[in-house]
Amino acid sequence: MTKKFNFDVTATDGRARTGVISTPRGEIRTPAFMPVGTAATVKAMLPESVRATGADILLGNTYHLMLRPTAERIARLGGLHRFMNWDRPILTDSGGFQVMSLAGLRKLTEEGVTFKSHIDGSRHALTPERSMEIQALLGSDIVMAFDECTPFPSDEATARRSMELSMRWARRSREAFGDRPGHALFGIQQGSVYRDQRQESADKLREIGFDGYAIGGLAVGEGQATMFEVLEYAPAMLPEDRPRYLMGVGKPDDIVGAVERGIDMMDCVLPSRSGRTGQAFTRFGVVNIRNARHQDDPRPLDEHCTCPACRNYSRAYLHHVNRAQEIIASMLLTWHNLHYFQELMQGLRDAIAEGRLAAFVSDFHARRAEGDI
Ligand SMILES: O=c1nc[nH]c2cc3[nH]c(NCCN4CCCCC4)nc3cc12
Repeated sequence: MTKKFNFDVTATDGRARTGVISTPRGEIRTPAFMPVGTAATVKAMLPESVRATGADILLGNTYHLMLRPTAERIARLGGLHRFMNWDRPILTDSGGFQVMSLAGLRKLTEEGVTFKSHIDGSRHALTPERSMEIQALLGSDIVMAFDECTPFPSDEATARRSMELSMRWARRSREAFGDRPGHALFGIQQGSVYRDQRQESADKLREIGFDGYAIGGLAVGEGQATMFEVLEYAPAMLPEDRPRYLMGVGKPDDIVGAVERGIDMMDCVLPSRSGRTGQAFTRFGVVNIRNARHQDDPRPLDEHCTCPACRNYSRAYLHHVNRAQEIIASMLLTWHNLHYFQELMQGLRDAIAEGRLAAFVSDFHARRAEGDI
């Protein structure tokens, strides 16, 4: 890798900013939304379709890929980009979050976590060192430090113990990552909903030194109001000349609120997962295509939308193929949702660049109905 990893802020509007992350595999326009490609695929999408929605970067998961097909096999086959036919940037999560939410029989020690695979019950271990090794084998461009996502709710003492463990693991991740030009290592802030702990975590990460900084421990059931309370102060604790990545977020209004509060990168399974269940996100709110009221409706999901689902198909058709559990239903609704999320990001980037974010946000909220439309 000759070219290096870089981040430039290009405009600001209040606490929000636009920027460009340069990597050897291409540029990432921020604020950016990352579609989730858990098992080396964004479910129901071809990589070229994901790119057509406007995505500059995908997310992959260490936990899933280490279990199947294993990181060693992907490395032997040329790495994750070649394996999944996506030649642009990939960010990989470090595995701790998925172990706690998916694996069985978990044992957490200072060393790391041991667990049973949710696929075949085999025993595995993840440590900061092993997580760095796996992410290097995958060849991801942005590597996440190995951390523990502090459960919510946690009392202050529990949250502190968890945060301090994650900071010791952050240092071990940094040391194990080594010097890899063109590749980035992001640290992850913890501290739950406790401002002093969030500050200590940010200070520790800054002391260790990372290429980017994630806000972890959120979107874990605390609710939007509490998440926004933390986002009132947490982003500014992190270096302003580095990308700030809010993990696991979120619904469109979560995304808008996070960008307003200084977040540059986000990822969520919501647009793809809900596409498979028949939930379509539009500028007017959520359409549940399974609802009988759509069965004779000749209109598209959203007449302003230029995605293949909205250009070529009626709600009646989408209702039919969803009810019939046809594969095309997942394809079309996933494509639409990812297109809508990327269109929202482009709207946010344009509004920030032109200094009219407040107007964009009030227009965003004014259009949206509360319930299903
Ligand atoms: O603290 C974290 N460290 C490492 N990875 C993470 C991933 C996360 N993902 C989430 N939330 C995901 C919420 N998502 C919403 C849609 C349905 C599935 C769950 N919080 C996270 C915190 C972390």
